[in-house]
Amino acid sequence: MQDGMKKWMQLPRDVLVGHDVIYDIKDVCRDLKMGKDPLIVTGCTTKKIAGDIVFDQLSDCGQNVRMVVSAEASMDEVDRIKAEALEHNSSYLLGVGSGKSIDVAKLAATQLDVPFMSVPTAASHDGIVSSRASIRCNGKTSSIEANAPMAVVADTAVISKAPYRLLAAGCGDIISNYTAVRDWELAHRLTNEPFSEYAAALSRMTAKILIDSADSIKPDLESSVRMVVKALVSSGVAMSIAGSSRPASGSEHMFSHALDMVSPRHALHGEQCGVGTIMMMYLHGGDWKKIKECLEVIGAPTTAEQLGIEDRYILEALLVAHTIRPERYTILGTGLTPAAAEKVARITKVIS
Ligand SMILES: NC(=O)C1=CN([C@@H]2O[C@H](COP(=O)(O)OP(=O)(O)OC[C@H]3O[C@@H](n4cnc5c(N)ncnc54)[C@H](OP(=O)(O)O)[C@@H]3O)[C@@H](O)[C@H]2O)C=CC1
Ligand SMILES: O=C(CO)COP(=O)(O)O
Ligand SMILES: [Zn+2]
Repeated sequence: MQDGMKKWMQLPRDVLVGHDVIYDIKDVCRDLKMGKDPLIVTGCTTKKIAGDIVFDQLSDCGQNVRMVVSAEASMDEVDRIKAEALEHNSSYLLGVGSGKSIDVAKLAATQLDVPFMSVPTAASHDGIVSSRASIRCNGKTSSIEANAPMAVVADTAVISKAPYRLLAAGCGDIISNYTAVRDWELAHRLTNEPFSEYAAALSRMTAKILIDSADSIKPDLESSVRMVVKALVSSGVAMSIAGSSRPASGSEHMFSHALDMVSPRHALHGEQCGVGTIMMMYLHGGDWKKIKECLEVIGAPTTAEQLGIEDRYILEALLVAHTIRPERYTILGTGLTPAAAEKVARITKVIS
């Protein structure tokens, strides 16, 4: 089915955003009749930060809880999680942690056709709500359709203690909606790709709200976390409405995925997408300087050096970005020439 042609949309039933909401998880599971004997998927670091809390919460109400630590968002991990869930006869799964843990649990739950709950420990990307899972398979990251979480429990007390870098990355992922929507509009005009005004407006508004309040995004401020989490939720909802990641993933994401392929070193997803947005907004003839300035105010990377990635990989990624999703038309068209890639990276000061 073409992007933007989904017959129905899946949205979470409950979205809790607030201080200490992690301690309401057992009530949410009961109210939503999630079943029993859950499997928690968490990360090495996030297990201690939140996985253990969720484990105790659900064990205390008589559930036979199992927890596994997942280190990567790969199809092998998804298969491992599914095997664990089947062996344990888990009636629902929880992803507790960052994007990798949430995506692996989300896709495993979808394939097992059991409910899934998203419990993010960082506001670093909009996958906390979306009906997409970005999973590596045969060396390539693909965006796979999944069931949206039945519930999202975003504890702002936990998330505000996460490294600020993760919050700044989440802002980059939201700001990237600007070029994603421009690419979608372009594809609609040039190829008649189905387009949802509603999903596009929600996605664009989410980015605008964040850009207009960039100077209030500060470290250790729970109000900053609340703002970014709500923006990530809206962005994820826009993807669910569209039935694809189109409203939140365009040429800037293709650049980021290409970077993941060509560069031996990676920055965070949202950081790479933010830098990609600067360059793609230049190609769109938009106000790329405003994007760059906003990311600088927030404290997100705006150059290859700040990403910790060599200039040559930025150029390499620009040259192959259009091949990441050939079916998704963007401003990259049939690809940049080497001279055009060099020009956009230098003019926007992404490379020096
Ligand atoms: N499905 C979707 O719609 C989307 C999916 N994604 C995917 O999400 C992933 C990126 O997620 P992202 O979160 O940026 O990066 P990672 O999943 O790589 O997590 C970054 C690191 O942050 C750590 N961390 C998370 N929370 C805390 C905390 N509170 N305190 C200390 N450390 C913490 C994690 O620990 P630990 O090692 O314990 O996990 C991990 O080591 C990518 O795989 C991307 O493809 C991105 C956007 C949308
Ligand atoms: O990162 C995403 C939206 O922010 C998901 O997009 P992809 O479909 O490119 O994985
Ligand atoms: Zn993203």
